[in-house]
Amino acid sequence: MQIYLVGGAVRDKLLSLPVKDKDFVVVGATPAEMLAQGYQQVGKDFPVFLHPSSKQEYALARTERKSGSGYTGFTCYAAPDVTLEQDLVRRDLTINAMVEDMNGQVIDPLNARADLDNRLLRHISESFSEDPLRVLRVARFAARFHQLGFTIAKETLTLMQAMTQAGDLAELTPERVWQEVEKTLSADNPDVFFQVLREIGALAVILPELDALFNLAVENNDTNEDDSTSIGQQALTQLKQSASLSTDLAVRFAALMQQLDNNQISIKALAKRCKVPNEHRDLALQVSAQQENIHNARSLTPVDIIRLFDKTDAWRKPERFQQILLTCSSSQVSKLVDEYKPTQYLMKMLNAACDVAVQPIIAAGFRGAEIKQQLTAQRISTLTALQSS
Ligand SMILES: Nc1ccn([C@@H]2O[C@H](COP(=O)(O)OP(=O)(O)OP(=O)(O)O)[C@@H](O)[C@H]2O)c(=O)n1
Ligand SMILES: [Mg+2]
Repeated sequence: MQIYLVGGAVRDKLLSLPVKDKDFVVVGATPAEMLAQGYQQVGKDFPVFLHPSSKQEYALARTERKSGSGYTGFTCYAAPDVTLEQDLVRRDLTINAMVEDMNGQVIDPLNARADLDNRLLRHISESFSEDPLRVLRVARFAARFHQLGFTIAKETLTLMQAMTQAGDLAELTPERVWQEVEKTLSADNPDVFFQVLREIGALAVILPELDALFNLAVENNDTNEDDSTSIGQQALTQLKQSASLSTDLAVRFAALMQQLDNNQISIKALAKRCKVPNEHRDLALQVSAQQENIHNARSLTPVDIIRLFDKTDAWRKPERFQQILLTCSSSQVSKLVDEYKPTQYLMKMLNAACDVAVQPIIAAGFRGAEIKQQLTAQRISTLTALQSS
């Protein structure tokens, strides 16, 4: 049997990027031989094995034909006579179809190197359309490699659009969609993913809540009719900005959700359907509820400010409150994070309010609900003094 490193690891190495996970393809072996060497079989449908010690994935070379609809509608043929090239042509993009042998020699039967050098995301063959997840993958790679100058080949974009129009994306479970979205959120230019999906009509299928924002014009800008002045476009600009401010995925997600409706129905619906982690969802809901107050922090009364801290539980969760501020600051598109005035201001207010000690209140004889009342009263007078100083 011959073993080759394949896919992302080879691609990323050639791009001088750090290699995270390694996938291997095995040619000329049977499952029985793999098991005899101590590999553990993982996939039921696909002959994929884990290495006995490294636990990396080793897949037998295979050909795949779609035999029906859905994730499981595949006929998979894996046998020792499947060649390396046959395995490579059933993959998604040319740049993902190079291998490296055990001596570190790159083998490139599909001449993918040219596309890599030309920074082109191009599908290998019509079998691309056998897996609709690939539409999202290509958009994700476009986001991840945007900085390097990668673009999507015209014919690939056309195919992605055709798959979308044919309704193929309906096969994707919300969980698989979210996995791609989450991976995308950690890219340097996550906005590119949503832009690509918008262009081919796929955003309306996978995240209709977000897509709807592209039909809403930004206020005071009703003379323009193109996307560039839509609320959706603004949401993407905020996402881009948040990515330059923070690597925190919850912040990036909340920034993307910031323009969804004020009554939060869309955020909740999207989060529920896609099984978004609670931490991400809750941050998005907090930002959506409080952003107006935060943007206008300077005009809040001490009572308003205390209420803001109560509502966001800033007392017990100061880090989360900072995430909220960071997310709000991403809407100040042209400015630097430390130029977002509400952050400094509200943190100063929070620290001062937190400095009000509860011990003296108890020592003064207050009991039960009176303690909270006194504490709030003293916090309010502290903030009042601070505001007029
Ligand atoms: N829907 C898919 C998923 C994977 N692949 C193939 O399987 C390889 C490994 O898949 P995966 O690890 O998911 O992606 P990578 O390209 O390795 O990218 P990443 O860095 O995100 O792991 C890909 O390179 C590609 O050749 C594919 O053709 N179609
Ligand atoms: Mg990989």
